[in-house]
Amino acid sequence: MRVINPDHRLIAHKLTYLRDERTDSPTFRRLAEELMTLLAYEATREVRVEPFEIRTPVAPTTGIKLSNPKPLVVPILRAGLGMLEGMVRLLPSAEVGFLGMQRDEETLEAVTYANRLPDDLSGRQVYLLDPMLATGGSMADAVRYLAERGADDITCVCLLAAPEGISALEDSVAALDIPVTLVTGSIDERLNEVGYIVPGLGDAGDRLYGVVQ
Ligand SMILES: O=P(O)(O)OC[C@H]1O[C@H](OP(=O)(O)OP(=O)(O)O)[C@H](O)[C@@H]1O
Ligand SMILES: O=c1cc[nH]c(=O)[nH]1
Ligand SMILES: [Mg+2]
Repeated sequence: MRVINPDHRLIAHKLTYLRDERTDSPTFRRLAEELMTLLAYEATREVRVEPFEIRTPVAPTTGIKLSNPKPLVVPILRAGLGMLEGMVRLLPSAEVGFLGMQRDEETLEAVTYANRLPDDLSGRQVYLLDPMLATGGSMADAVRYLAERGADDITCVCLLAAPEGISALEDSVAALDIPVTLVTGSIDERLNEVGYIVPGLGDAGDRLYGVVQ
């Protein structure tokens, strides 16, 4: 698995405000979106393209355009929804599918409660969005599921990742025979005893959308 952690001061600056416990939900949502746009620039470096003949007012030339089928963007609900706008701003022709997953806070196992994806993903390039890679369980399940449905190139984008989650995802995708890339805004120090990223930012879903009991 390829891991990309862009070294960019604007990403570090925005992440600092995102982490700050004083940042309110509207500001958190705006920062998550802006960070996604910056990460999307890296994540889409190898988006599939094909040659495209055009004429400028001066001369004919060959450029490129996105290949068909267009990439599929899949935010993992809830928190991944906070990254969607930032991604589709750069990739407006992408299709969007949804996976709803919730981590059981006792066992730390992910449970999938919603699924709205195209039936056939064969040959599709997929961008999977979730701000937090903690134990890696949610992302690993999502990658495995998309690969089983035929996706043949998966890029996971998160805002923060724990080293433990990166290793777990790496072990899990090693069994798949497709390229998997992880783009993350930060590699944090560790997980704490209840599976939260340290220093992290708390519960991303709650900070975006408020606490659901
Ligand atoms: O790497 P893991 O240990 O699996 O943890 C990460 C998952 O936990 C969070 O979701 P959560 O279950 O809190 O759901 P939410 O987005 O609805 O808040 C986060 O958005 C990831 O999906
Ligand atoms: O730190 C964490 C870990 C899992 N999910 C979150 O939202 N935050
Ligand atoms: Mg949550």
